[in-house]
Amino acid sequence: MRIDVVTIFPDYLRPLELALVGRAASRDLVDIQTHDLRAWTHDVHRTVDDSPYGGGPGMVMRPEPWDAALRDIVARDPSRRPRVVVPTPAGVPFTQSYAAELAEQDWLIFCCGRYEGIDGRVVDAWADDEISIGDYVLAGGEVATLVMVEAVTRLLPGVVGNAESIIDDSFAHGLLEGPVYTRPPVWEGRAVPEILRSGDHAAIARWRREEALRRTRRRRPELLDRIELSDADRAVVAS
Ligand SMILES: Oc1ccccc1-c1ccno1
Repeated sequence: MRIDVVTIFPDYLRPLELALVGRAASRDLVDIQTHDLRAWTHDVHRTVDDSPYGGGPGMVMRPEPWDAALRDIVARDPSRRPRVVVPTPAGVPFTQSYAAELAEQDWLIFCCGRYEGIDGRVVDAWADDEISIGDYVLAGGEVATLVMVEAVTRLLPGVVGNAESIIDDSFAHGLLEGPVYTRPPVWEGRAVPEILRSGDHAAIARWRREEALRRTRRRRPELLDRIELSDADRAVVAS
C-alpha cells in the first residue's frame, strides 16, 4: 500500500517513522510519503489560507494549492487511482471496520486541513471519504491521520507478527477486549484470575468471551445490538 499525506506541518507526521508503522515501512509493507502543501504555493509568503466568504472567525484553506498538490501526486502513478481521505470533525465516524475497508485499498491520500478547514469545492472535487476520529475538535487533520494510518497499517498483511492478535482485537468481534495479565502471578496482593493459569484452553476462551461481554455491556452497551449473541452470551449479558 502507498500512503501520501499532504500537510502544512510535515514534521507532525514524523511518528509514522517509528515503531510498528516505521518498521512496516522499512520492510516495504507500506510506502508512506509526506508532502508540505506550501510546496504548491507560488507567492513569497507561501500563502495557503484566506478569509472565509460570508464572514466569520478564522481562515479557510485556499483551493489552488490543494488542487495543484493532489493533481501532482495523483499524476505520479497514472495507472492507479488513490482513495482520497479528508479528516474532519464533520466526517463519518472512523471505526475498526472502516480501517479494514481502507486497508483493502492500494493507495490512500490523506489531506490534513488546518484553520477552519479546506475550501468545500476542493473537498467536493477530490474527497472520497470525509472521516472523523471522534466527537471533539482538533487543531488540524494531522493527529487524525496518525490515528487512521496506524489503525490501517497494522491490518496490512505481515505487519503484525501474530495475526491472531488482530483477530482478538477489541471490536474485531464487535466486542471490547477484556483485561489481560502477565507475570507475576500475584502483584501487590492482586492475583491473576486462576482460570488463566489452568491450561484449560476451552475454559480460558469462554472466560475471555464472558469478560469481553461484561466489559462491553458496562462501557458500550450499544455495541451488543450489532452482533449475534449465543444463548450463553445472552445469559452473561443478562446476569
Ligand atoms: O478537529 C479536526 C480538525 C481538522 C481535521 C480533523 C479534525 C477531527 C476531529 C475529529 N476527527 O477529525
